[in-house]
Amino acid sequence: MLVTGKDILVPARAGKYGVGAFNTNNMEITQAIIHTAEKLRSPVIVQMSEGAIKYGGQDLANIVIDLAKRATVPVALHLDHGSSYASAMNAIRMGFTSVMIDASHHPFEENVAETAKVVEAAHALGVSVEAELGRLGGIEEHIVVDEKDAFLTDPEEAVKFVQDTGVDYLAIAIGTSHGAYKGKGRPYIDQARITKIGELLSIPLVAHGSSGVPAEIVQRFRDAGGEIGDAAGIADDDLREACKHGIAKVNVDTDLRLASTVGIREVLRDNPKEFDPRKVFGKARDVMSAIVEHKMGVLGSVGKA
Ligand SMILES: O=C(CO)COP(=O)(O)O
Ligand SMILES: O=C[C@H](O)COP(=O)(O)O
Ligand SMILES: [Zn+2]
Ligand SMILES: [Zn+2]
Repeated sequence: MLVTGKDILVPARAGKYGVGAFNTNNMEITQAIIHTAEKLRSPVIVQMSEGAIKYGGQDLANIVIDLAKRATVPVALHLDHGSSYASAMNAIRMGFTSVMIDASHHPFEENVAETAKVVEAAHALGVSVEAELGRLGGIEEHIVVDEKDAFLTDPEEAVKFVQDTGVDYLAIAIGTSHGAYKGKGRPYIDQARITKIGELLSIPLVAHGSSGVPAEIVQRFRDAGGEIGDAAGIADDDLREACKHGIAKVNVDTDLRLASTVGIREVLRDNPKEFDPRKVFGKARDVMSAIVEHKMGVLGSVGKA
């Protein structure tokens, strides 16, 4: 069933488990996400960025909405990193049940004003809202506290932000970053900061940049002719820990991009005569489904639907 983000995330926060919010850009990605959620009886969030809307538009949104409505588990369609009030309203018109307004690059008061405006309109339409406070970006474990505080989310500020905006769930900067290069070795996430914010705020917290960039997928990518440098993601244990302390929405895009490309590369490498797109994209879908299954296991959402 198609539900709001809040319907999925409030129980997750209360139950101390995480729900994957996977980015989609086509039918196969959407199927991998929603069909795996059904297989595992897990709630799930499917999200489209503004780039995904530009690429797939209402056609893609309708695929997600149709699969969600027919699904036997709760599914929300969420706008990832909405950049303006107009963008959030456009997504709501398209049928999204959850929107992110990301004004985190603006000064605090402007972030509050922009977010509050979206919250007021979205709530009137029964749509839930995510906002972001702090700057995403990899940080090294040895970095001094003052430097961390310069861009990671300040707990007291987070409390004021939620009070002033009425936002439903909050993305916090905890040292993660987008993409396949999150830092050398084991990328750092600031568990103490999550715990502190989780103690002060009872709403669901959101972790962006949470792909695991599994070594096995990176190796398969290389073995099938792909080129990638020192890729590294967020360790499974770090996500498990974060979900115990307030993280309820866990954003994953890079892992599905890698998995999809691995599937395509392997089919074409191993079957030079193949040109049936169902063989190519079908394999991509299978590799992505395995990633979604793994992530749902790590986050603890299996069986929660
Ligand atoms: O945060 C994300 C989307 O908003 C995706 O993060 P990854 O690049 O780690 O997959
Ligand atoms: O956070 C960003 C997501 O990975 C979406 O990326 P995109 O804007 O390239 O679709
Ligand atoms: Zn993000
Ligand atoms: Zn703990």
